[in-house]
Amino acid sequence: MPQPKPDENARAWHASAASKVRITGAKVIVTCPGRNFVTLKIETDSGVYGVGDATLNGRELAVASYLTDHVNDCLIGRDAHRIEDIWQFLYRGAYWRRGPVTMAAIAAVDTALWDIKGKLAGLPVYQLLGGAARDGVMVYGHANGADVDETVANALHYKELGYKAIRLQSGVPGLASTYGVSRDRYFYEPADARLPTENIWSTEKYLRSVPPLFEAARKALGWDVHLLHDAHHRLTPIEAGRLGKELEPYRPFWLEDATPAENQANFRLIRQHTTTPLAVGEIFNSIWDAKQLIEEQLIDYIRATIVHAGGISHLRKLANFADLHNVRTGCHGATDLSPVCMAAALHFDLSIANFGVQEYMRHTAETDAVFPHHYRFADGMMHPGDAPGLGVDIDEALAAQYPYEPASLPVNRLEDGTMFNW
Ligand SMILES: O=C(O)[C@@H](O)[C@@H](O)[C@H](O)[C@H](O)CO
Ligand SMILES: [Mg+2]
Repeated sequence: MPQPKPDENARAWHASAASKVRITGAKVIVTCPGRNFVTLKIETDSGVYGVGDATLNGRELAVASYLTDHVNDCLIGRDAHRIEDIWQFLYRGAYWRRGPVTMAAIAAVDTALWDIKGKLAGLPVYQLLGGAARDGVMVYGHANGADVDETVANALHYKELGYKAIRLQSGVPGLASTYGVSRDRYFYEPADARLPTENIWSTEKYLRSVPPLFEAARKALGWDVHLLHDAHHRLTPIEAGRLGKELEPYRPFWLEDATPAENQANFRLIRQHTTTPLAVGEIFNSIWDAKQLIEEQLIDYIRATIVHAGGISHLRKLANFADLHNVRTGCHGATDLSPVCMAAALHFDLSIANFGVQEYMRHTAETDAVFPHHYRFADGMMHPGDAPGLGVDIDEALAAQYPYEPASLPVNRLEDGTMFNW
């Protein structure tokens, strides 16, 4: 391709030079193979299509409508290669910037466009992101149980499966239910009813239960496995400082969502009391939710992930910003994030400098059948595979056999009836 002469109109040269691939279609597929997933499929005039996860647990149809009613028609005719331009169009063009619904919709478009770009280039997406920065992605599994003994026994099973990192969530004596304890130990789905289930919570009972859990786990599992715990937004900063300090002898890999993070300065108080590493951010949807936490090094791991934080393009910017401040990634990976998000996250995890750990709550066989994928687990690590693009697809015929089922996340009340955090 001849280089433009200085006086040629560079825009005209660029406009003619770039090999355009026109977006010809964009559609939303809602399916419920055991739980609801929302997938965006973008088609192009090259015959190549891409997929993006748009699932927001309990608010799935809001994102489906945002895409169908406000985004998809805007994509038709655009050059699928222009990912950043389309991202900026959807972000700035929304006017009402940020928020979980908007950013999940933008994430789905962004992810599908990276899938297309990889397929057209004949390369797995991680190669487009700078190639592998590591051989594999360390993941953590979810050990849980009705009590300490059951949880530790389940953790031993995860260790036997080869996991190098295991999250511990146990029932709390005196409470009928708590976060993270599933009926069948493996496939945890918190959105358990059409309308929100009302659970009862007691911080005092919970705080009494966690140190004995870690003491028993270290005794049974030893020190060669990382142990994690999720407080799920339920402590005040000083309570989080207390729990972090009490867990220090057991060297947790992280204490997650110790306290709600709307007020990012809350974490200063926790930092004053404990060296237990802190992780936060699975409900964040943009860099702005974490800017102070990262700049002041109030956290050690940022949990934001592809589907809820604007896709691969935005999450890379967030990860690079975090890298400047010694904060590593720890992407959310619960079962309510589809295999499309898991695949995209693994390409992202493989390619960035400051990777920490990837959550991997296995999907059911039903879900895996709807979303065939190339990613694999072995010896505590995962790899996205080397198929062009993301290496994941959606079987539309099978997806159509699982119609949407309304489901809501639970809520918590304190024992005196006060509305609290779930
Ligand atoms: O760390 C986690 O995976 C949890 O916080 C999630 O299970 C979270 O409760 C769900 O994704 C909510 O839908
Ligand atoms: Mg969590």
